[in-house]
Amino acid sequence: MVYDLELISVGKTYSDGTVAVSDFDLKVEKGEFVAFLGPSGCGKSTTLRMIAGFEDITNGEVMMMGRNVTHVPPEKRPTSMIFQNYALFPHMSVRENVAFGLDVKGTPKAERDRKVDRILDMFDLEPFADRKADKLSGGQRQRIALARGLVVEPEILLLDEPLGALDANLRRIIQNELKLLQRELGITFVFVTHAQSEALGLSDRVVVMSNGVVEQISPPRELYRRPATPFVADFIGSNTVFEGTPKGTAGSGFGQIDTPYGIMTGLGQGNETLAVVPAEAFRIVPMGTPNEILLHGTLAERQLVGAVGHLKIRLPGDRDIAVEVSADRPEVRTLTPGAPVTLGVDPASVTLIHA
Ligand SMILES: Nc1ncnc2c1ncn2[C@@H]1O[C@H](COP(=O)(O)OP(=O)(O)OP(=O)(O)O)[C@@H](O)[C@H]1O
Repeated sequence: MVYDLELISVGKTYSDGTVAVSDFDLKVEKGEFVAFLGPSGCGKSTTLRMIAGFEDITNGEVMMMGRNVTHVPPEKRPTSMIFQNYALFPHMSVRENVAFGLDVKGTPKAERDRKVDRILDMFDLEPFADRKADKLSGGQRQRIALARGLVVEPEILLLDEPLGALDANLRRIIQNELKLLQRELGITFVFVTHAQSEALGLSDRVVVMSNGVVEQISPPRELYRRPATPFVADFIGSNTVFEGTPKGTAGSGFGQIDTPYGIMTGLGQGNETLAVVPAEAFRIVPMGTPNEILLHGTLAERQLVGAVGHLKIRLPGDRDIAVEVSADRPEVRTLTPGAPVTLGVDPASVTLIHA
């Protein structure tokens, strides 16, 4: 299979010795929307710049449509990059800004004008075509940046926190537009963000990074349901991680570990030492069903936010865990602080991972 983009063991060490990215492997199919998500400094932008060709790579290879582009300059790659600050030329008109990439490529004038007109129309930018770029609003500037990135008809659009400068409202609107646009054009998008909701809401797959290393590459739902590492379990959603000793397999894809709170069964081999339980996997039960994991504690805090009840349950040893339940249930409404609570967990929603 030929991928639109393939990173093979890509790494970057800056000249001052900073290891920004190590052994990054990724395969992206045509038309996929992939987000790089992780805390500041984890190497997202460095990776994106290596894909664009703005940054030399220290080791590994970058392939695009089956071609090795590791040493190909940015303007000869089938990519276009959109930066957080949009990098527009303030003294140039909107039209000149959008035409810039085509001019760099030496596109003949008639073809250039045709393409620019079409894209200005698509982004409703025609009324501002002759205005200087610095005389426009944030949302309009963001559209120019997108138009400028797309006018060169890239196979792969690289976006480095393109919505970071927008206020929350506009951000939401443009997120929707971006998703629609990507579907419509069928272009591969690689998107860098440190906003979790953005990565999880927009992309087909998310690459979670920490300290220059890929922690997990999964569809958004999978990151919630099956975190693969302690970092992801901590970073995505709201999970409780129980530590224990391996107890071996429990058959059909399940394993068990022995924790201070009893035996935990979950998806795994049984050679792991951590059991991850999402906050919404807990139920409040009178006594539980035979297969359920049962935990006994007391209610420490309760907060009802709309339809969701956020509970803090205190387990023996003063361990507080986060539990999310439906706020409508009578047993949630009647609980008072200090009341004993029994939690039930279905092993199918528990994931065993290595420390
Ligand atoms: N030119 C450079 N020289 C040396 N170190 C650098 C350089 N650029 C980035 N770094 C370092 O490389 C690491 C990764 O940086 P990078 O900008 O890729 O992270 P990031 O995940 O995009 O962060 P942010 O979300 O803050 O933009 C950081 O430790 C950073 O300090």
